[in-house]
Amino acid sequence: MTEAKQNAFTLEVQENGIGVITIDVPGESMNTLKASFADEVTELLETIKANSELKGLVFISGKPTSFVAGADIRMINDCRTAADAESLARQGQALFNELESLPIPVIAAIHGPALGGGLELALACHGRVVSDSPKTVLGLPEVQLGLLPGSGGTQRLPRLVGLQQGLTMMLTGKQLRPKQAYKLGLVNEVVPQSILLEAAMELALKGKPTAPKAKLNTMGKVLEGPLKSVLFSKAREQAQKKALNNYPAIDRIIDTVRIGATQGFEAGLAYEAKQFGELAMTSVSKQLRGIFFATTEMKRETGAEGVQPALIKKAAVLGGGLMGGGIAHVTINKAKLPVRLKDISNDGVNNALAYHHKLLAPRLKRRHLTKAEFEKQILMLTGTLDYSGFKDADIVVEAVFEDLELKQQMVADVETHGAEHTIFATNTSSLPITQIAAKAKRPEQVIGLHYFSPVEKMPLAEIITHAKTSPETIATTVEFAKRQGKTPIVVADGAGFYVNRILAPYMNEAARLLLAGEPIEALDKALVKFGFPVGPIALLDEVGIDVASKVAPILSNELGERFDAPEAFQKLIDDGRKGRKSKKGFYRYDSKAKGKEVDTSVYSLLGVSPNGSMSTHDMAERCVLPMLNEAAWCLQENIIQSPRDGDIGAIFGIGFPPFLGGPFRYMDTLGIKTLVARLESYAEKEGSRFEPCDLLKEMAEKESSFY
Ligand SMILES: NC(=O)c1ccc[n+]([C@@H]2O[C@H](COP(=O)([O-])OP(=O)(O)OC[C@H]3O[C@@H](n4cnc5c(N)ncnc54)[C@H](O)[C@@H]3O)[C@@H](O)[C@H]2O)c1
Repeated sequence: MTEAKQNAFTLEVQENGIGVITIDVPGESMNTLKASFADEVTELLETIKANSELKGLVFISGKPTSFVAGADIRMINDCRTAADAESLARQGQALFNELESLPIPVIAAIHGPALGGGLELALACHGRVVSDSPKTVLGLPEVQLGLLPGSGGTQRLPRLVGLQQGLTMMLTGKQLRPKQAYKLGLVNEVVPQSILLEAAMELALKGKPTAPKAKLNTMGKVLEGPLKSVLFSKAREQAQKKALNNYPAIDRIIDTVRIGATQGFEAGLAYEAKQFGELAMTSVSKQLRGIFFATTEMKRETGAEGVQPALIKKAAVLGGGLMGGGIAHVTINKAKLPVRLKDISNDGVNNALAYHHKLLAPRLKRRHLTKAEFEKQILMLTGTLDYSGFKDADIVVEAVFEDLELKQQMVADVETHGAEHTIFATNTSSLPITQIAAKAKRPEQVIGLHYFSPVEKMPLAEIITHAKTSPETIATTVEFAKRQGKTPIVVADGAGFYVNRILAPYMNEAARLLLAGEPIEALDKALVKFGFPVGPIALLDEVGIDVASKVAPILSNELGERFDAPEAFQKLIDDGRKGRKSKKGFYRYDSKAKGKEVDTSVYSLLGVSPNGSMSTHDMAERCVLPMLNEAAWCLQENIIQSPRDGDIGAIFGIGFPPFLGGPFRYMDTLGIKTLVARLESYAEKEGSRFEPCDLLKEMAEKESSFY
């Protein structure tokens, strides 16, 4: 007997005459829309049209935590041509048009994320009722994948919430919470989840709802008035200022909305589908989708195949400084685990408590947290000057000063005061984990867990194993980092691990260019134009010139002279210039500085006159090539396990331009042969630090690629 095919949509007519359509995509934890549902939905719509008794329809999800998380992105990857993708969009549009044109009221009852295609489905309904749960979010995040909403979203959203809000949502991909969505007029009602279905049915029984805030007319009015061109050009200017023309979807979204607004809904839809098709074929969208798949895949991995993580019920943190405070906060706020924090001074403990409070307070103010939850989370962090409360900690994250002996002492202390099973995870940024674990009684429970500053914002965690780290320790630490909201990559022990190791040659090269007379603003601009969120010199100020100069010799001792940092930088340290934290660096941080202003005294201190004339392209190339080469070195030496991990690490750890897909995808785009030739030509002119690694040379010869 063959099993009956399970449907994603089931219709059940209630006694009150409302048809409830439950969306429950078989075999998936979240609902995503697929082209293969088209026949099923068409059939469903026929049944509905044939039933004259039906008084209304309600769409609700059968999944406990999501309405519809979006369209299944794999569909787009299956499209070979822009025409394929355009017809995919056309198909979605046609179905949603048909839904919208039903004579009976159609209401979406939303609990959990309604994103992308999920929100487009809800927009095609006549009304939307959402649960007041923090899990409920609404948005059109297609821009983050280099796309635009292709199933009518570009046309329906601005008609509902107004041009400006609609454009902002689509250009930023911003997700709205229930109350924000209500304020904008995107949803008709916000109700407790327990009465979601009832409320939606009640709304349907009242007849087709009109748009909640009657914003429908504003679009027409604005477009007739003198504001029209200002609005569109302003939106374009603002969005592109941020994206520096690196994201083609931005312009297309604005054009599509404009066409719909000036030439009508149908023309808007046709243009939307065409743009969707073209964008789907761009390299930017392909790269961004690649990152999306990589992170989805990584969410499922445990870090140690076949090994289950141990349950963590309580965490402890050593050191309440900049990093310790942030680590304690995310452990409580994201992972929902209580934290015991030890410092050697009351100041240290108080600093962490204050930091945790400072990050929670705005969440209370904006009502993302109830008063009770806020108080609970405040109480979940307790401080100590001794090891009391460490006995039942399942994991201890160490973030004390960067000093090998001190860290070894911390391992010994935790072995004495913790439990037999307590994992010791060190947040060192430069010390080899092997050395920190050298005197451990239980080295298998010592591991690196490297966060990036500020911890509550930066999405990456590097998990560093040494030869003796056990698979259970790896799996448990990976799970712990995921619970803190991080994307972990597991890397091998070695100076600089992965992220700082590829960052160093890039920063060193920028420093060399500065010493050769290239102006600081020009250098930073060149790399921002390339796609980094900040330029290398501004980054040096953020990281701390003192910190960078401490790490530099460790790297060159371990990895060789290609890591030698320019000696002239010692002059900056001697001058007390540490960067932003000392309010003295390459840029000015005094109150008189207007915006981002270079502190020109730095030039005389370094003995250079800023008169360089290198092109933006050449400056960027000279800084980026050593980073790419170093990423390849890391793969060659098995510091990272795959190009995928290397790409995600660079994008999430240092903001490598996501639209280029990460260093490895970018190397593939350049072509390994071309890359090797460029590196060799620089090696000839500038020195052996540009010499391509063996892996790249072999790949160039075989004409192979990373993906
Ligand atoms: N700052 C960064 O951007 C960054 C990024 C990644 C990793 N790290 C690493 O994280 C660690 C901490 O860095 P930070 O910037 O938070 O330093 P920090 O100086 O701000 O804080 C260190 C804290 O450790 C406390 N401490 C010192 N000895 C202690 C002991 N015996 N027991 C308990 N507490 C003790 C200090 O009192 C201080 O509060 C270092 O290993 C650093 O290399 C820093």
